[in-house]
Amino acid sequence: MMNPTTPNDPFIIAGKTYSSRLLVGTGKYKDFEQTRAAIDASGAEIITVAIRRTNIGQDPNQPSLLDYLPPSEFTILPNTAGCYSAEDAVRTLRLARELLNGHKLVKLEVLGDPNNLFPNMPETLKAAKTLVDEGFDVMVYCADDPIQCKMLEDIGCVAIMPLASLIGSGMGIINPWNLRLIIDQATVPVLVDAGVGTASDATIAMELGCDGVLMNTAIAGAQDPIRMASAMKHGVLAGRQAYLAGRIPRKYYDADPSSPLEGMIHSRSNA
Ligand SMILES: CC(=O)[C@@H](O)[C@H](O)COP(=O)(O)O
Repeated sequence: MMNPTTPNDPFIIAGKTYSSRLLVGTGKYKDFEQTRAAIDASGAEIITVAIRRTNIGQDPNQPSLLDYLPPSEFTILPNTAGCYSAEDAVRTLRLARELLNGHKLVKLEVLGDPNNLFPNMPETLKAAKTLVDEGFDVMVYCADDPIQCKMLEDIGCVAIMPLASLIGSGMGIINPWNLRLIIDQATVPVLVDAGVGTASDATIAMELGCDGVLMNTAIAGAQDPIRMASAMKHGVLAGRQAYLAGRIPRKYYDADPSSPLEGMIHSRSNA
């Protein structure tokens, strides 16, 4: 059977090919052991880490996430969760680059409101420009606004990551029409980031034509995170396969029998 992601369907981010189109966060787990077990079950190869919240070496006296998820096994994607200005986000990612020995692939998010965690797009655009100019490969969390997504792509971001719905809300894909507009115009990968609640949300994102899905809460907050991680892996694979296979057109008011009527035994014409 054809591998659903490689080699005939490569998923490439910043020039590197990955097998898994599921990217996962590392926050909200019980402990680092559970984080590792869930990530193994998810099959994710790219894992995102909130530099302001998770120790990856900032505090040498505390356990480091990297002891459980070493960069030799995973692509670490430092993110700027908790940053509310371009300046803070850029400073955080410069620190990440130092901690990770010159690592370039980062996830930018600049939040605009502590209650709804919606992105602050003017600050996001400003930070993206600075980071790209400094040589970072920027995957960017953003509003599902096709115009601003295009601006981020024009700046040079390597992946555009519109929210499906509010971070941690589990509300799934609120605006599939906007997502389609963003996907149709993009020449870099588009990933849904934030708001996935269960496996069918991930499947729908992939069926719409997203290149991948990034999630955290739906896995870490599930009653059984390991099992949910596995469900997400399969949800993403199923959605990608369905997208590539090409769904049948919807016929809103027409039925179409599953078996052909022509030559039917005992049909009226044969009677
Ligand atoms: C933008 C951001 O921070 C996301 O990476 C978030 O962590 C994932 O959102 P969910 O927790 O809703 O999946």
